[in-house]
Amino acid sequence: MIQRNLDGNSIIIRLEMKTKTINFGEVASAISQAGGDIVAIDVISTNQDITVRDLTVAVSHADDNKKIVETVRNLNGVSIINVSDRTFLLHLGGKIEIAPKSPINNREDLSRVYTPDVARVCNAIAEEPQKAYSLTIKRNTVAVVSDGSAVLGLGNIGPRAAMPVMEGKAMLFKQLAGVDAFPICLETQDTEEIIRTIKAISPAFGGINLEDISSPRCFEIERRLNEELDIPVFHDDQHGTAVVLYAGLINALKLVGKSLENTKIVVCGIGAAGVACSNILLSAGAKNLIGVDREGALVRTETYDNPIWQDYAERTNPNLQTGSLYEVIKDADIFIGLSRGNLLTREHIMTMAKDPIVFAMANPVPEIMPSEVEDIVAVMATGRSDYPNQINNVLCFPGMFRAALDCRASEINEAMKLAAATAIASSISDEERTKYYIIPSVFNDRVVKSIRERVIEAALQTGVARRVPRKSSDISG
Ligand SMILES: NC(=O)C1=CN([C@@H]2O[C@H](COP(=O)(O)OP(=O)(O)OC[C@H]3O[C@@H](n4cnc5c(N)ncnc54)[C@H](O)[C@@H]3O)[C@@H](O)[C@H]2O)C=CC1
Ligand SMILES: CC(=O)C(=O)O
Ligand SMILES: [Mg+2]
Repeated sequence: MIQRNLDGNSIIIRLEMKTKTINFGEVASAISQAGGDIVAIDVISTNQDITVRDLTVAVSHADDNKKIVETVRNLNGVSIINVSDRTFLLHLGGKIEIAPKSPINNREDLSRVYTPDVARVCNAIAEEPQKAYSLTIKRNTVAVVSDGSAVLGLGNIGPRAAMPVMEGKAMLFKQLAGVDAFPICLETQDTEEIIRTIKAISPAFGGINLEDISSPRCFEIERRLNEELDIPVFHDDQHGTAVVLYAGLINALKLVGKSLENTKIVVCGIGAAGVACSNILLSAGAKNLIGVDREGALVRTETYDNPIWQDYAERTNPNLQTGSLYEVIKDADIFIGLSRGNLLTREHIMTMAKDPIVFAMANPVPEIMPSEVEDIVAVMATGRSDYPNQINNVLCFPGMFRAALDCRASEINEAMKLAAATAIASSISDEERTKYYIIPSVFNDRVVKSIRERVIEAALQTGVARRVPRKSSDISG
């Protein structure tokens, strides 16, 4: 097992050494002087003159990576073939695969799973389309669809570059909730074409998880698909994020003894996630909520080209505050960041009200790093896995779709979202709750079960469930 340093950084350098020109000790000492620590050596090939080795080098600071590679590159008798790291290696060839559920060992198996016998199954579904749920992958499969236009906080990096995120979401669906999810990245950012394409592929799926589609197109795409399809369509960046944010806030507010109604809340980044997070807080009772985007606070006295912002401004900012983020954050009790990294400094946080709650949720780099303000905030959360209090939609989407698939919900409605938020928040008991533990871990196996139970109950009560499932999940991971 390769050792990792505190910041988790290690690189693997594949190099070719001319053994008559340089010996391995010289290479090791150069790497050590440049700040690297060789923790594993694999000999890939060797002959009298040349040896090819993989060196796994632990690096204390990510900034040293380049220096180490340059140092090795400049050594006489050494050429670098490739530089990789464990993250890239994990992505080689993609992160998921499709596997058959039963082997095809002989002609009899072949004629059952494929032609001719498969025809009887096809005809049964043609006669009764609902049988697709029992006789195909539809009942347990979700499409994770992106157009690559707002990938994490990386922006419009396109559908190919979006694939690693969608594959990651698919892994999480399967591992956490037994849901088979398929990543689909579309080579179009045209609203109508996206809607048409998703409708066209929908027969194979029991649900659609929209991911990383930029605002405002994401709102129209989700609304239309929900109207036009009979399977649930859920824009994860909106509703998954909102559910988890609200769950975290329920617990954070208990810690500081404040109520949603009496707090000043600043939401930065009024895009997909920012709008949905604001909406869930408004429906839970928030009154003094101010949205801020690039041009400053959204206020109803202004006119916006973006109708979503116009509508947002009408419903928020009751005291008509204007100005930049740095102005409106003064005296705020809660900061919610869903914009981009490194927008705030310690000085800005110091202008907030007593016991500030800071949820800096931009990915991969939050609006402010916890290390900068840990000592002056009451509660700090980010979207990242490497800090306490990870407020990330991964806590919601596996359990939400597990529930929606099991009860064959026609949609995912507000009652189901609030039920999921309550399930997440209440998986931390009063005794367990601390400033570093307001939200359960992704690996807490009570979370998916609890979301499933409460969401199914809400779906049944609101009449969107088309089936009463058994007590525990029908389909195990
Ligand atoms: N922790 C979590 O679970 C989640 C985190 N996010 C993060 O939230 C961020 C936004 O995601 P989406 O809403 O999907 O993207 P989006 O593209 O729909 O919205 C981003 C918004 O931020 C605004 N913005 C950009 N720079 C800004 C600045 N300097 N000041 C104020 N506003 C600024 C943009 O104008 C836009 O309105 C991303 O970093 C994403 O990774 C999104 C979803 C879930
Ligand atoms: C977590 C997530 O979905 C995002 O950052 O876009
Ligand atoms: Mg996302």
